[in-house]
Amino acid sequence: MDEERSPLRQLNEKPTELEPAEFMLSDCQDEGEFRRPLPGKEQSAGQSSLRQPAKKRLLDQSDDKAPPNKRKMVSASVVGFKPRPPVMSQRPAVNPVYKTSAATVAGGPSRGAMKKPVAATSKPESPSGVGAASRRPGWDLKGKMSDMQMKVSSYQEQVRNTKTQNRELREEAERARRELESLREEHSALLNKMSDVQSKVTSYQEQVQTISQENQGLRETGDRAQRELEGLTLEHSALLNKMRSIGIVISCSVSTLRVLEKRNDLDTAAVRGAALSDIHVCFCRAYEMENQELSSLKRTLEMDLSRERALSAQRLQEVRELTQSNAEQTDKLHQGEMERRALHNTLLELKGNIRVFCRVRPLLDRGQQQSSFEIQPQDKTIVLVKTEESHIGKEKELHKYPFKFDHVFPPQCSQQQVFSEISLLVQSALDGYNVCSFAYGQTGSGKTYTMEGPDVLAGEEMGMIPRAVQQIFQAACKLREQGWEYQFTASFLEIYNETIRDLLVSNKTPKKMDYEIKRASPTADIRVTNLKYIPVSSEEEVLVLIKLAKQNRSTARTQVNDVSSRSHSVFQLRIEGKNAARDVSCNSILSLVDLAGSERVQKSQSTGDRLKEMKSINASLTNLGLVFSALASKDGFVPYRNCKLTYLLQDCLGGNSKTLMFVNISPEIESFSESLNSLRFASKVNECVIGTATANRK
Ligand SMILES: Nc1ncnc2c1ncn2[C@@H]1O[C@H](COP(=O)(O)OP(=O)(O)OP(=O)(O)O)[C@@H](O)[C@H]1O
Repeated sequence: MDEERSPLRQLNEKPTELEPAEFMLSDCQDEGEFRRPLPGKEQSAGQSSLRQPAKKRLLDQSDDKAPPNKRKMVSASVVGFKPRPPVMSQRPAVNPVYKTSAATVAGGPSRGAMKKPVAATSKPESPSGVGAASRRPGWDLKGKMSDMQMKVSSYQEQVRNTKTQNRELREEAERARRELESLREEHSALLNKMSDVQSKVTSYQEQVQTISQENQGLRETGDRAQRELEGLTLEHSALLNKMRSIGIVISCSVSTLRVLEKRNDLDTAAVRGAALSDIHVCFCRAYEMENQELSSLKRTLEMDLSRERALSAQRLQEVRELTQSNAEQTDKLHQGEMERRALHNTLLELKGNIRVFCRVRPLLDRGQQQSSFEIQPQDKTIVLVKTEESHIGKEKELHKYPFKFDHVFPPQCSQQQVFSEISLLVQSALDGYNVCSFAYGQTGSGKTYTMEGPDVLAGEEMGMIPRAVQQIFQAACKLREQGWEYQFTASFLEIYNETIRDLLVSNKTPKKMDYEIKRASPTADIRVTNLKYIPVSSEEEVLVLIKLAKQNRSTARTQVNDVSSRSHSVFQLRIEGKNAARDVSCNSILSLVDLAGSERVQKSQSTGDRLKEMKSINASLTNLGLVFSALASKDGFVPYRNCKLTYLLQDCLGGNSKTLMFVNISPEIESFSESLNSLRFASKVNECVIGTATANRK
């Protein structure tokens, strides 16, 4: 476009270039006008000088008297360059004739044809003999005459030259004017052409737009036609099928006709033709009916479609409403869950944050004599009864030792019945509270049976640990629907003779490890260095670990119990819950402890290593009692550090936890005094009020 415009611009610019030339040419014209009289002037001057020798003479005479400047003027007028005064005042361009001519040369270098500087710039040469004329004596009139004639002829020559030049300039000016005119015409033609081109471009653009719109319309029409074609193709194929079936009917009819023909029932061709014509009419009717059916089917389909569309819009609206209601319900559910947690906690607090359950084992050997005790599960009481000789030794006295706990389970109670009473506590662990459950009792009283069960994976007899794990994973799965995500880490250790052993490390490759109970920071939970903390994500994974721990647990033959656990085993499940949508999180530790059997040294008749084991066990159990006493009496100092067991469990035995103690009782008569001791210990623990637990929530 710029390229197209550039010549136009040139054309626009040309006149400005031409202006000076135009001005110059007009000057030349004027010049011509000015010049025209010039030869005449000169001629007249010449003539006057020719005609007035007498006057010249007078002037020559007065020359001597005039001042020097006047003399100069006179001499100038002699050579004929001085114009007549009136002409000077009106036309100051006798001299400008030369100046303008000189300017013409300077101003029009491109117009070589206009250059005629010789005549314009060269001053008229003084005719030869002028100098001689001044030397001529006054009387030499003939000589002077001849000088004058020479001068006149020279001037005439000059006039001729000037005329020629003037004519040439005029021609040049005419040519330039014509050129200018043609350029102007060209310019205006180009402008017209430009505007034509522009209007054409605009019209092309409009055409392109119209065509593209038409194209779009055609495309849509094409699509519509394509769809219609597809519909028609389908209809066509349906009609073809119909035709085929009708054809079959016709062929059947024809063959029937043939049969009839054979039977001579139809004698003439006319009758045959009529029959065929009937068939044709039938066919047409059938076709018409089919067509009508198809049309009504189409109408029905269209109605169905619009109904479906309306239904779909309605469904969409319902989905929107349901989504909104779902969000509201989720909110309510979350609020409900938080309320449930609060109520659950209140309930447990009302029951007491440290609770004691008593469980009496059934008699293992029916031949053994059972000690006398009365159990009232409703009253949550157990009364040990013993007939003893009176102090004076005359008559036997009946001694009753009543104990009241949070629950008393008689021997026939199943594992499930026991667990149903602790499941609330397990739920608390998921809600962010530290929970600790431990079994206390003499050797063989059923602690391990209660906590683990005879076989970890035995359905009905599964102990509290696998059941708690099962409940936790099931509850975590349900809470996932409310946006809770849980992470679990399991650890299993035993404290044997005040030494920690990792039960999740196979005993076959014993490796001496230093296990130290530590709190990494004042706000961190208590952990054991070098102990295996294994992330678990399912109940099955945990059961495998419990089984491994069971195998690894130290067992030793004692006189009281064939397979007696001589160590405290501590299973811990660390629970971290997060509800990212609600920006809530909680963490807690579920500790399930199977304590080593308590027994009196004298009765067990242990010696050597067994005696050492027993002393260690009893020391730690005594310390456990001391911790509870300190907690019950709200002492500022609680002696957690006295033994590894209490030091390890300090987070689960303090104010910020929920504690459950099983006191297991052996029913045999010979276990009476041990049972009494255990019940007394448990009774003391039951008296403890360890304050209000707070959830570890953020
Ligand atoms: N409630 C019960 N029902 C049936 N059998 C039981 C019950 N409680 C315990 N037993 C059985 O009693 C025996 C001893 O139980 P268990 O080993 O659990 O005692 P313990 O207190 O753990 O002994 P230790 O302190 O020596 O480890 C086991 O054979 C166990 O199966």
